[in-house]
Amino acid sequence: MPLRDLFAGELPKLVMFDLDGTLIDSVPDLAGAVDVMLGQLGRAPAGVDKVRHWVGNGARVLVRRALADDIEHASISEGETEQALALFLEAYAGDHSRSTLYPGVRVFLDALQQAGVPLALVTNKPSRFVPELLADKQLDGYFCWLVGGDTLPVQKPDPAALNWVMQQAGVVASQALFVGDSRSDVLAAKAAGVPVVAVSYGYNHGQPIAAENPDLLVDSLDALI
Ligand SMILES: O=C(O)COP(=O)(O)O
Ligand SMILES: [Mg+2]
Repeated sequence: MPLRDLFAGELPKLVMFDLDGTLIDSVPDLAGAVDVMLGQLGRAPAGVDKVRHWVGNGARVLVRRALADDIEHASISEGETEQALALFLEAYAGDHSRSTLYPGVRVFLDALQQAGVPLALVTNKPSRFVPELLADKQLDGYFCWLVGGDTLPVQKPDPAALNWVMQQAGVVASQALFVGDSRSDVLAAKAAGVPVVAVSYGYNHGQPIAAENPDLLVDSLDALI
């Protein structure tokens, strides 16, 4: 595996994955729920293209960006946020039928699993949605640890979740790998001292992820096998 090049001929002892934009193209369902929420508030829909640029910092920030109709959301009040967030969470629950696995994902997860490498998921998505989404896409058998955006007091780009998983797994940063699609992933991995692979097909707010200088950039995860 080209992965071995990052680990002096070995495999990593732990691989942590981002979810949205890395393993699963979840924007169609996220945009659907955003538009249901906006409709309930008497507002115009945002659509998939805008929502793709707003995903990555958890549901609360996504909702605030949708209310602002902009990636900057400082003008949105707490009261508006709470009301809209409740509508969004209700609309997003249960139906993930428009979300799809990216090409190369399953074959890469299978290769790591067969090689006995423990896997973890570190996402900014609210934790309540993670098990149902994984089960819906038959990804539920792969991960030993699941960390959602509300599992700890802080979320990516803070490295806390990566540090927590590494502690659970009993590995040090140089033995672990993080795989993600956005700036928050690369920043979190670098802050934790963990080598990071970025995928070019994800969201990253419409910006090329290469600008964040990941250790490796791939167009699909099977390129790592
Ligand atoms: O739901 C989000 O905002 C992003 O989730 P991710 O961290 O899995 O990309
Ligand atoms: Mg992501």
